[in-house]
Amino acid sequence: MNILDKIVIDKRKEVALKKSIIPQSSLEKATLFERETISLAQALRKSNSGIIAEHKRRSPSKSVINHSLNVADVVMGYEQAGVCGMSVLTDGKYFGGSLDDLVLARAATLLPLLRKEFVIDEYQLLEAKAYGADVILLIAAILDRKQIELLSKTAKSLGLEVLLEVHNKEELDMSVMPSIDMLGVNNRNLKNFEVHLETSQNLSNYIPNDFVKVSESGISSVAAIKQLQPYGFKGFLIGENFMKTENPGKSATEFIKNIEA
Ligand SMILES: O=P(O)(O)OC[C@@H](O)[C@@H](O)c1c[nH]c2ccccc12
Repeated sequence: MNILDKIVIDKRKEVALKKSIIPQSSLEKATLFERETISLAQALRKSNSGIIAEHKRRSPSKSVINHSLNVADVVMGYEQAGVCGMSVLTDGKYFGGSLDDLVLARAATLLPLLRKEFVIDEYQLLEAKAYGADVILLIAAILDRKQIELLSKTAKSLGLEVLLEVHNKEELDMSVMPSIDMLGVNNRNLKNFEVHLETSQNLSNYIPNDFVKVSESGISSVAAIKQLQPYGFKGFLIGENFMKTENPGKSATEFIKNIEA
């Protein structure tokens, strides 16, 4: 069994348990549930740098990245750096994140926030809304077309944007549909953690132009951004490269300055 299979098995148990503790009707009563969301897709279309900076404490591939930072500080640092939006990992077991991280991030910024999660159930979309997200991630590798359709339509009905993540042409072909806003190519294979930036380049041609193209993972230099931009990528999701430093906001500031230079 690969790591992604394990994560999904654990996630199913987690969601079942959470449903029994906090019913959907309670999530719908949350103050943030009524909030107007902010568009990440629009921010990316308008930007020259297109950075989506991630809050990521650890990962199954790298173990500890940074355990000593405060979410609000990271988020405020990223905002000052001029990022277009942020991604907050909410998976606990494998990434050390939580929905508390998301709501703390929400309290610290008005920029678009992506709930980075292994979404397999509509309940997680209601959670995303209740805890202040603007965007949700759907990972094609763990869903079929019907599920992507159902989840993306539900997300849209809640006012959430959808970033659909693919890693190969089969996943891309089965998941392109109008209820998706942004198409992300994950340069990391979540089944074996190999990272190749060429994955983005190779798939870019097959992504219809109506979707904002996002390249995800393994981006650690401005040169990589410059390499990907000619292929139509407007968004770049960066976690470890910023989070491994003592001051992620400062690292992001330098990085963005160099893209725009
Ligand atoms: O830390 P990196 O290599 O910059 O990657 C960030 C982000 O792309 C990565 O965390 C990610 C992309 N898709 C995911 C799906 C689940 C968990 C994590 C991810």
